[in-house]
Amino acid sequence: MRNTPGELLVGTEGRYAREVFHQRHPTLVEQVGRPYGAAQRAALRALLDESLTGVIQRLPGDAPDLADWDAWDRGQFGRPWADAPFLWAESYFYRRILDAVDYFRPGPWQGVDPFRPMKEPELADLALDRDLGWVAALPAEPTDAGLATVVKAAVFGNRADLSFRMQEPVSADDPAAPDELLVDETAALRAALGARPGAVCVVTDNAGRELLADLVLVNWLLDTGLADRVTLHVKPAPYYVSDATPSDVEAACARLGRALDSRVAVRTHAFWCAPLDFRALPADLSADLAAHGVVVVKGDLNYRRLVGDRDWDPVTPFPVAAADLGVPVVALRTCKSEVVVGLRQSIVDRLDADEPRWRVSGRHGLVQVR
Ligand SMILES: O=P(O)(O)OC[C@H]1O[C@](O)(CO)[C@@H](O)[C@@H]1O
Repeated sequence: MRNTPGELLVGTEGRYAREVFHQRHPTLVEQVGRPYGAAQRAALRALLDESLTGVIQRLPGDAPDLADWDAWDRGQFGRPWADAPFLWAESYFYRRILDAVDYFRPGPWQGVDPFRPMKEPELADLALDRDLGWVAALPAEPTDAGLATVVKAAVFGNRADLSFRMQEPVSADDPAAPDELLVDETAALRAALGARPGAVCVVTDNAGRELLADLVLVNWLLDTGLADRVTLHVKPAPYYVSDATPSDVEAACARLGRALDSRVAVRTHAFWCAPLDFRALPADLSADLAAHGVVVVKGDLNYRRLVGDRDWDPVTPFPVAAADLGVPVVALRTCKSEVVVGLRQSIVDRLDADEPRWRVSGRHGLVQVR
């Protein structure tokens, strides 16, 4: 029996979590604050200072989700941010951004997505039509080649994450960036989809280009009869900059020029913005996911939540680390944080030697099945 490694912490010198808090968050806070008034900008700056040098403050008494966060606290309130688990602290930081910009408070900013100015240009990009040219050429039959194409697009759509672009120079359209799948278990996904069309759940990640690629995957599974219904789970509120919310799904469908298929249900759950991993899934959400034949888990953050945001040895088998959802689960992810499992030692050795930032650069993808 392997020992479960420790959780990654915010303040560890030389580790990615610290870089996110100390380098990425200051840029993010500055950018988010631009359209707001002095009060919101001051609250954002105070949040940044607190997160860099202070202790974690509880949500204000009027927060609508105070009870949720008190339940998710796990002893973090009142402790230094630096000592908190990275997953917990990063999630709470995004929740506190919403507080700083009065997202939940009656007034002019209530319900206004603070990341909207960063999300909008992606769908407005005229190059998108050209970039989606391949969709028209997808096979009408459920071929392995067709599945490989839509799966790979969904994986590398994840590279187009806005929060990530603030830090890493790689962009989705950088022709120099290779699309390298470090693990490709698309054949196991095909097997999990089974011989008869079944229900597929997609736990989505980012809006914009990534969500477009996810919708292409979903439409193709339905069109070819590999699925007979699909549930898209999205975030209930703005989160991690570009994470998809219900209104982002509407915008993506409009951009694709294709209404959502009647066999697609869009759902959300408070737990998707919780600071906990999939082993803490509440019973109702767990039952919802398990009612599908396959659960597709998109993106880096969901990967961290699926395997646990821990200092895993990268050769740990994926089924050992990934939470048991009671049904086959497929992770589609580009590597944008230090957590990775299921790799061959030879691959780890090559990447360690050739690319010091391979774990976080977003250049490498995974298709892993449990
Ligand atoms: O949008 P994704 O793929 O979940 O990526 C989000 C990732 O970006 C970061 O917030 C910063 O790189 C990671 O901590 C996080 O896991």
